[in-house]
Amino acid sequence: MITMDDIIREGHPTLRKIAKDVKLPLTQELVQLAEDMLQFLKNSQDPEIAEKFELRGGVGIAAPQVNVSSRLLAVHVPSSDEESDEPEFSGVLINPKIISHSVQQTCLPDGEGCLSVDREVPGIVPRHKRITVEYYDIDGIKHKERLRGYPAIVVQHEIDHLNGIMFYDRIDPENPLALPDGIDILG
Ligand SMILES: CNC(=O)c1cccc(C)c1Nc1nc(N2CCN(c3ccccc3Cl)CC2)nc(N2CSC[C@H]2C(=O)NC)n1
Ligand code: NI
Repeated sequence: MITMDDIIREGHPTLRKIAKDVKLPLTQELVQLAEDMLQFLKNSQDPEIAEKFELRGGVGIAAPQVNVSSRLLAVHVPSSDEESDEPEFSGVLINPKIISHSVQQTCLPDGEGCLSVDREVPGIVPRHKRITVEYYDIDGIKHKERLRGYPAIVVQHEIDHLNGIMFYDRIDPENPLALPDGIDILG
């Protein structure tokens, strides 16, 4: 299983590399990695497992964060409705590509965190409010998904990792808490 010991932290060169496209069909090794990444997110959101294995909560993780410079990421965004057990968006995205996006921007009101960043970096991280992302799943099936809101923010944060971009690269250094004109804060 993936634990925090497997997650590289800022300063590690792999976090600043451009990850390489994944060759399909996936090798058994990459299938296992993809499954382990998704399981890590689920484990990190389970109070007992997270406490037992000292996991930090996450809703997204990219392969470079476990020192694998390949274009593969996992997201597991729980439903905003506590009642439902169905996640809002969950899965493994292989060779993801944002093929279109809204002009309208959005952001998390309290900023973003990252499993590879062991410090609070306050500031607004402007993201596209809506994206259309093309990707392959673990079975090599091509998908074209329109995402908005929190899932869209998470997928953009994780795709940034495939391009060596950290969330704080997108914070305005002059005025970190300033809301860019027309931004629609995620509520
Ligand atoms: C500096 N202020 C902040 O960080 C920040 C501050 C307040 C609110 C938010 C919402 C913030 N922001 C933020 N909170 C999260 N989580 C909230 C806790 N949660 C979680 C934790 C434990 C169990 C289950 C779960 Cl569900 C896991 C996810 N995740 C991300 N990001 C940025 S996009 C990728 C995603 C990620 O997985 N990061 C590790 N940002
Ligand atoms: Ni991150």
